[in-house]
Amino acid sequence: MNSWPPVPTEPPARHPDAPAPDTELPEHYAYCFGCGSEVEHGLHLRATAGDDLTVRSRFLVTETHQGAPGLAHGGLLACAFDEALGTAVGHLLRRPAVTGRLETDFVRPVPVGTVLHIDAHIDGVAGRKVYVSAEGRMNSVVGDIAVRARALFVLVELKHFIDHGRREDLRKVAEDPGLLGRSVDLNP
Ligand SMILES: CCCCCCCCCCCC(=O)SCCNC(=O)CCNC(=O)[C@H](O)C(C)(C)COP(=O)(O)OP(=O)(O)OC[C@H]1O[C@@H](n2cnc3c(N)ncnc32)[C@H](O)[C@@H]1OP(=O)(O)O
Repeated sequence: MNSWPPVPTEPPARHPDAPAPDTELPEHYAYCFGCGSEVEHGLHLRATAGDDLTVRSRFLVTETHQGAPGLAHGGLLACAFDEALGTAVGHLLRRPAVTGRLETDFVRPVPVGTVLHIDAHIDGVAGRKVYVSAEGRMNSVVGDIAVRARALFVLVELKHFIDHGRREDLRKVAEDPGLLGRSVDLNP
């Protein structure tokens, strides 16, 4: 394994207003494929703030998430980790960020019906670059590791989403801010 983080980093600081450990975290956007309640066959990840720089997520693999018969699709597992890692960055640092790079190691097949317990932790910060990693365990927080992931998130301004998002979806959110898990002013 290459060294991680791959560049010298500062120790990250948990934001003073980050949710307290054991707080159940809200979905961040109702139409998010990773966590949104409005996406019928989405992943519906649920997350809880952990101690220090950690967030614990749960993902139930259903039959709509199959790749091979009865087994989770690897791309959807990567999506679950993207969500879990992004949730850790967003809630613990309380800064908007996007995935720049995501790598996954699929260690064991994940059958339909499995609950993956994904432990994400922020490992280091270098300027706008935030290095995060996670392990996904089967059916229990001490279960066998099925997937490992590492990612680089890049901190961005809110303007990033306003400049690049589709107009009609931004308009929907401006009209119904409740679609976002916590209030974000899209029209500053
Ligand atoms: C409560 C809320 C909950 C919120 C919960 C949220 C959960 C969301 C989970 C889903 C998250 C997603 O899927 S986000 C969607 C997928 N991702 C995206 O759409 C991102 C698309 N890419 C971009 O928009 C852009 O490439 C950026 C923003 C990543 C970077 O562009 P930029 O702003 O111009 O910055 P740039 O100078 O290029 O990069 C900044 C630094 O990062 C490095 N860098 C950038 N990309 C890479 C890379 N792939 N590999 C290595 N390094 C990279 C650069 O070398 C540079 O290092 P140095 O020179 O500083 O050393």
